[in-house]
Amino acid sequence: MLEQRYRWKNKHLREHIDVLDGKRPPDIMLKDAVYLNQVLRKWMTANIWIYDDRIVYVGEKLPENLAGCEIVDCTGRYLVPGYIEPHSHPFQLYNPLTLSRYASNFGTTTLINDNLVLFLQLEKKKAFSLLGELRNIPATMYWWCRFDSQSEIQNEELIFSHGEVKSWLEHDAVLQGGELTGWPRLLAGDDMLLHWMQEAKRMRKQIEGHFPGASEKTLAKMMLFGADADHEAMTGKEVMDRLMQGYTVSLRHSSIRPDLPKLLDDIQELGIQHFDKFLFTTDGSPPAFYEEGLTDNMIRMAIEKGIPVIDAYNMATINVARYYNFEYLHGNIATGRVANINFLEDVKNPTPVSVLAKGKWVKRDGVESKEYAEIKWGDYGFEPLKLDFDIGAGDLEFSMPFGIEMVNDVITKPYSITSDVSYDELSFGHDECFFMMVDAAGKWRINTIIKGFANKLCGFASSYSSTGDIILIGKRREDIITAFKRMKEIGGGIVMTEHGKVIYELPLTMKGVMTNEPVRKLIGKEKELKGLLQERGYPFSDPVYSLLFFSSTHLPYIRVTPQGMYDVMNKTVLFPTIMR
Ligand SMILES: Nc1ncnc2[nH]cnc12
Repeated sequence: MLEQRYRWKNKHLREHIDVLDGKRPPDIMLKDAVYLNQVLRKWMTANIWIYDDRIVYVGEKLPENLAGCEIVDCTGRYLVPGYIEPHSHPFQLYNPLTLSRYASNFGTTTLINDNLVLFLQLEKKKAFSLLGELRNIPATMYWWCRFDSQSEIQNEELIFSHGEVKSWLEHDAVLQGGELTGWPRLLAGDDMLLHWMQEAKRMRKQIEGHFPGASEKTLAKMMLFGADADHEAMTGKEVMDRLMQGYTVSLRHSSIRPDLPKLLDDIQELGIQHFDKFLFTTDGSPPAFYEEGLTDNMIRMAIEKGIPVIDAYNMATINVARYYNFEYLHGNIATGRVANINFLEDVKNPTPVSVLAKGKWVKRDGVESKEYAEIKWGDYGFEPLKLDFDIGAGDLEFSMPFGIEMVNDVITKPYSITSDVSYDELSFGHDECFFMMVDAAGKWRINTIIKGFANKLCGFASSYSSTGDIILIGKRREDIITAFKRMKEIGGGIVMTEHGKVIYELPLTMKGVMTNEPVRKLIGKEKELKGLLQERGYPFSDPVYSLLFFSSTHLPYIRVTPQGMYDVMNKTVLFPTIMR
């Protein structure tokens, strides 16, 4: 159990010394291991001793005391440090535990995680004890501290109060502030936001940007305010702009922005040959995007695109560790580091055959181990949703003059509603559907029409959204009500209905936003959801992100938020929510 403040207690440190003195055996000895030494930038051979969760020696020596030590013959294997995901959103249907378990299997054994869902859904005490429990799993979990909700929620200033943000920032497991989705507020003079950034810097923590499409001048201003990195570059030029303004750049490959191949081509065309300021991120992609792997896949793409092999590994390991100032713990194989080691069959195949995480085998010769404990999510407040209200015909009134039109998976713009939406059922001949967002506590609702989401979708309900409120969509009022009812019965989740029948359901029993089902199982469920929606006219590829971002004001142009319909560019509520 790792409950103490220091990474290792004095007692543990003395035990580590005892191993070197032969007074204790190591637990594992990796014999004649060919490993990546990133300081010397070469593959070297050494014996690596592991005691408990730590590498206690790397070199030519053999332990004097081998009683009960597991000696691993490393012939034919290449050892690299466990990969680090520097920008994870661990709540895209999966939860932090199921994601980390799945990721570890692909060699990503350290994740730096968004706290948004914990911040919005849990009281601080529960959230912090969850962070404590997550220290005991084989993967290493660090966190960020958001400064805004990336929506227009009610009482935001009470939720993101100075006291709350400060205690998150001060938490030992929190390594950075951000991501800065609220940066326009900073430019507009928000000194509270600036104060939190200053506090983060005072604590030697990093600030992650969120600057899609930002001009050189904006990037420069944000750097002056204190931002350190950004993961939003979509072209080589944007990468270069960030480097020139002093940023560390996370190259992103995610479901909505699968940009890595292009970014790698572009940066090489621009003549960039030094990669120390680059990291990789999959930016919280939904389960199916991870079917073939996570960070390992990004390393593979980099190697295939001609990035020097060692640099490709460095971008997923030591570069991240240096950026977050934890090189003494992670991102390299050396004495004193946490024993996170990936065993490869071939240096050009980054997907490991075996994985050690905190000195435990989470994968051995291709087989996933059972090392992961369960978490009693209910103890932390992640229980099934208990909605104590119903939706009736009276809720489904649609009189707004404008609706939201989908431009792509996540961007929406306003449009004038011209069709007659007073019928119980809308025609399948067009792509407009009823759309309602209702407060999870049932107090308010906002009704409009959505264009471009689907043309044959009868009823759909989702408690999965970025604010935890309920989204209802469909052509048939009755089917929308049925979908809501079923979603309520299963304790939250995503439900699709057709002419009175439930044709799809995904229970999300952790407050309606996450499930404890393994990621592998979720991949199938997500594909099924996408397939059913596409058969009903959904023209895009990422329904999970469409749902998540309907209320997210860090994206243009019109969003449906708990304050009402929101015009992002003009920062105004166009139409307030209606009390029920
Ligand atoms: N800003 C964000 N919030 C939540 N999930 C995300 N995935 C990618 N960006 C995200």
